[in-house]
Amino acid sequence: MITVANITKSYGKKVAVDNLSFTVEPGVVTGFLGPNGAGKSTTMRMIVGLDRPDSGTVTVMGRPYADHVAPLHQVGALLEARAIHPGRSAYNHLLTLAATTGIPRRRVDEVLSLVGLSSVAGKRAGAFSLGMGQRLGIAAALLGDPEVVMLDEPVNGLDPEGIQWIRGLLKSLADEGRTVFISSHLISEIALVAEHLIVVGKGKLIADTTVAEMQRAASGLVVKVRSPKAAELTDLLLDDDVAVESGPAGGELTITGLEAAAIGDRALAAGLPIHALIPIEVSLEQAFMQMTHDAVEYQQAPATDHLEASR
Ligand SMILES: Nc1ncnc2c1ncn2[C@@H]1O[C@H](COP(=O)(O)OP(=O)(O)OP(=O)(O)O)[C@@H](O)[C@H]1O
Repeated sequence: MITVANITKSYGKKVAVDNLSFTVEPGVVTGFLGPNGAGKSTTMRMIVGLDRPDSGTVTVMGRPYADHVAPLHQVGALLEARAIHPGRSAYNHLLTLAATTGIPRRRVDEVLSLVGLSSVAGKRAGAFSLGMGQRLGIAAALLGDPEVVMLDEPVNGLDPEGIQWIRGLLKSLADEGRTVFISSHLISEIALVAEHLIVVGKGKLIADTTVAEMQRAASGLVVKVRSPKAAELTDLLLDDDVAVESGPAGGELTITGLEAAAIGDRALAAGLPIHALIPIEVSLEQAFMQMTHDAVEYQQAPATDHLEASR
């Protein structure tokens, strides 16, 4: 388990992590999601003691990382996939890590096989593709057979087969009761491999949820409605949590914040006729963008603004 409690970290005037709290539980793969610059890597560095929070505490399996006697057996982390000596073979890279931390040589063979690099173990790591580099980084993270596995952007650069592979690997590590924490700035990536989600933006917690719940919340709460009594229906449904937008055709509304069944029930109770009720699918991508819109560091002007400007 990882417990992050009220951590704040600034670099000069820049607040990278802002009073952030969450726990990562064992037994499920937890995704750490947020736009670029949201503070994910900074938080991960603080979890393994590579950076120190200005305030707040971080513990791994109940203790600060530095207090563990054999930290590699507690936490295996991939924070910078390319932090590998390019001239060294994959095997020697792992052997050096193992030798300096008292891990037996046979474990090097085991992890190489686990990540599918046995046949290229003698090749220079510098000649590895991005995907192979990711696998080698993951092998290093798993060397100590750790209770907690933490990987920064592990899916980055993997092809679909690689993504499938990492999904199976992370799932099996979680099924063994380990804590698995992986970051990404792409919801599409994380939804493929994680079950639980910690969503951050501008260093703050935005959501602590599951992929299924996010999908559920995203879908079903936008409904297209047709009614000859659209104006009355608008008056009936509009409130602080429900938005109603009139469509181009008369009698057509887009209602956000209520499920189709609730709209139908309330219209019936008020005696208002409904001719169509159509739930609109909202993708996870759209849900994530809505959720993090205010937290994106470098807002991009909509494409239409450029067109306006160049006219
Ligand atoms: N060593 C540092 N010195 C100065 N600013 C930093 C440092 N490390 C991070 N930052 C700033 O803190 C903020 C959070 O950065 P961080 O790398 O933690 O975000 P991230 O969510 O991991 O982003 P990405 O998805 O782009 O990797 C950013 O604005 C970044 O520029």
